[in-house]
Amino acid sequence: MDLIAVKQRFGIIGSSEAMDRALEIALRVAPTDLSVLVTGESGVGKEFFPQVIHAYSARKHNKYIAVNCGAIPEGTIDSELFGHEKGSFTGATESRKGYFEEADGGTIFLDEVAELPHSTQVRLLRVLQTGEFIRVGSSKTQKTNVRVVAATNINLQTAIKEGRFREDLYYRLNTVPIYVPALRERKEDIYTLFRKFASDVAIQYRMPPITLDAQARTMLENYYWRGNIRQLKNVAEQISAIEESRVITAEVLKKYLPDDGSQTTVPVYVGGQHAQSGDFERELLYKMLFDMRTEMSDIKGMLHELLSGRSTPEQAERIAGFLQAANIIPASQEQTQAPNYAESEEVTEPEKELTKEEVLRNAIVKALRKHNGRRKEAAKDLFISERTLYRKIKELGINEY
Ligand SMILES: Nc1ncnc2c1ncn2[C@@H]1O[C@H](COP(=O)(O)OP(=O)(O)OP(=O)(O)O)[C@@H](O)[C@H]1O
Repeated sequence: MDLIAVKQRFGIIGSSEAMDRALEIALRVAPTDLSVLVTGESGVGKEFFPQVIHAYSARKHNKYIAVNCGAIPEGTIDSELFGHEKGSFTGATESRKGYFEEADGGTIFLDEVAELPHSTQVRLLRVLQTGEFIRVGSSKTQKTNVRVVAATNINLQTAIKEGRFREDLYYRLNTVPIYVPALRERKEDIYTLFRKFASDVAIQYRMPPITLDAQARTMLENYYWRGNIRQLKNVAEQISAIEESRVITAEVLKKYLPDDGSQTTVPVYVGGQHAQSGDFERELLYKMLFDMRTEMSDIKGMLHELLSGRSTPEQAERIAGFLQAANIIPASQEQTQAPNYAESEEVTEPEKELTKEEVLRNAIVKALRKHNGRRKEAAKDLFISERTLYRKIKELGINEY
């Protein structure tokens, strides 16, 4: 099998031996029906593996369903996976097929498999052993033919010892183990990945890509990368958005690399105070800064238009209306004529004292609205995993958007 072609097809960057070995195992077991357990730290790219396995198997024309076990509430997970009968619980107004029924003949990817509740682990073990399952609220046993690829970033042995994960299920899932190496175990890929992410941002926002000087590159390659490729991608995007200079020195890069990988050293201005925020908060704030920067350049252009007095009265009115709606300039009391901002010096900034929680809530609600509540897309926009988004929605009690 041509590894280069596989990488191209799935957008997998890098040519380290450790990653190539993991991909080779995936390709070798793809044509079989064996269960595969993909392990590795968070953000290493585990999600590519079930896709590759499905695409190179005889099941490729049938369904591939990816389920994030950590993102589904405990109360509904059995019904999501195995379906339910009408009237089996409050709100079950129709009977519904579960993923194991839908994916008959295909592949199911169970991401964050360690998050499955105990009762679901029992059902999963049964379907893996016999192909049998029962819809919630039914007494009829059904058959399905599904290949399971599972992934986890936690140590399942520890979970077994602590009684959180069934040992028999572990052995059943772990028929073929694939370990995806951490980024620090494939240093040679770090700079290639960084350049790719920087170039993606440059294309998306039509700006020249950032480059690193020699010292910065060495620093990048020797960093610990606790959040792996997800963190590297965020760093490349943050620097691209925030830094004016396109050549990044080690001194500048250092500001974006938390000392131990869990704390930021970059002060972020929120609601009138400098805040040392955690990973998630930092990512969101950077994202907002990024959006603001692009919006600001549009706004600057509009203000320039308005202040230059070159626009027709209709154009000026339209631009002023937009800027007022966005709280960029104050709304005039009664306006029958286009205001002459060319004579006015005053352009006020909106003064808002937002708590960090409000900033996060606003960003999450905005992303959910934009995608009509689709969490997967919203999470992508926020540069966070669906699971983290799910947790934050719960924590902040976001019920409406
Ligand atoms: N080799 C790679 N080339 C290009 N992009 C990559 C590579 N590996 C990972 N990525 C990107 O990094 C991000 C994180 O990858 P992914 O979601 O697969 O991580 P994960 O191991 O499943 O993490 P988690 O355990 O937190 O779910 C994704 O945006 C993915 O596309």
